[in-house]
Amino acid sequence: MNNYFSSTNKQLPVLALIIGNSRLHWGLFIDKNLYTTGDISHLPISVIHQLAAYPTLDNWLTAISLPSDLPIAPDHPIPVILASVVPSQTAFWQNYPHLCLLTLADVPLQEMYPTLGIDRALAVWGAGITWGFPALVIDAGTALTFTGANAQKSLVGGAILPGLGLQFASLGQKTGQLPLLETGLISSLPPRFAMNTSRAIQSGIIYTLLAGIKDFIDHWLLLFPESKIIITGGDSDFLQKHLENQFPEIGNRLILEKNLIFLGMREVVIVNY
Ligand SMILES: Nc1ncnc2c1ncn2[C@@H]1O[C@H](COP(=O)(O)OP(=O)(O)OP(=O)(O)O)[C@@H](O)[C@H]1O
Ligand SMILES: CC(C)(CO)[C@@H](O)C(=O)NCCC(=O)O
Ligand SMILES: [K+]
Repeated sequence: MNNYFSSTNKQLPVLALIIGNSRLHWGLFIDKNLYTTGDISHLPISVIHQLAAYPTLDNWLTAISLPSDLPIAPDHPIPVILASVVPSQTAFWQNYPHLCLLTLADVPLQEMYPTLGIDRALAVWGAGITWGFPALVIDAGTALTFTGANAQKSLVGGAILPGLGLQFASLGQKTGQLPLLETGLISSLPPRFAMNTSRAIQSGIIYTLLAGIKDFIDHWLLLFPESKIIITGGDSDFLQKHLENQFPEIGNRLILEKNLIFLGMREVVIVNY
């Protein structure tokens, strides 16, 4: 790990970046506390090169919309902790000074398989450290993932399927006459047996997804009845709300934590430097 993250720099700000498949999530830590967060499009390579040449707060202020009233000097260099599941994007950051690129080796979870996504490892570690092991994480992002860990802090495994947005996109893009729907525009659940195309697509995708999530949770709870279950990711509010309506006993025990991966990053790097 980079020297910058050693014990001399306790009070300094650190920018945590999570590069997901749809977008970039950033979180600014000041003195080990998550101060502010945001979601933006992946940064263009030209912007990343500029930041690498001048990694100061005022350059970051123009690259991402950080608050302008931060308690940090404008010429202060900003160290970055990066967790990426998009290798082509990771490559753009190689020359950033004070970069800490997280890999599975940084996560103390036992029995990980080598191609496990770093986002999943950080999320389940963050969940277990925050709420206790065993823990099951449901990450409703571009892909929807289940990731479980047991009381021995070992990976139990999980599952990967297309996320809500990707399910709508696949029907909209790979068919001749189905419209491309957006999750954000769905204010209420459709009737299960729908009488128009949009509502029929919504019904098929949403009810199948909710039932599938319930089925995974039920199976997990047979193995680990006392487990905590944490949901995160771009579609987590939507899914939690509707799981609560459809399956109250499951909805009520779900913990919603939008910053789960940042909590994992805090545990593996920030609190230790
Ligand atoms: N402003 C937004 N832009 C893009 N997606 C959004 C937005 N708000 C909510 N979403 C939902 O978030 C989902 C993507 O989740 P998220 O942003 O967590 O993905 P990601 O982190 O890029 O993906 P992953 O980590 O799975 O690679 C989409 O299915 C979409 O419905
Ligand atoms: C599954 C995603 C896309 C979720 O972001 C990511 O964690 C990833 O690319 N994982 C690698 C494969 C795996 O986790 O088994
Ligand atoms: K994700």
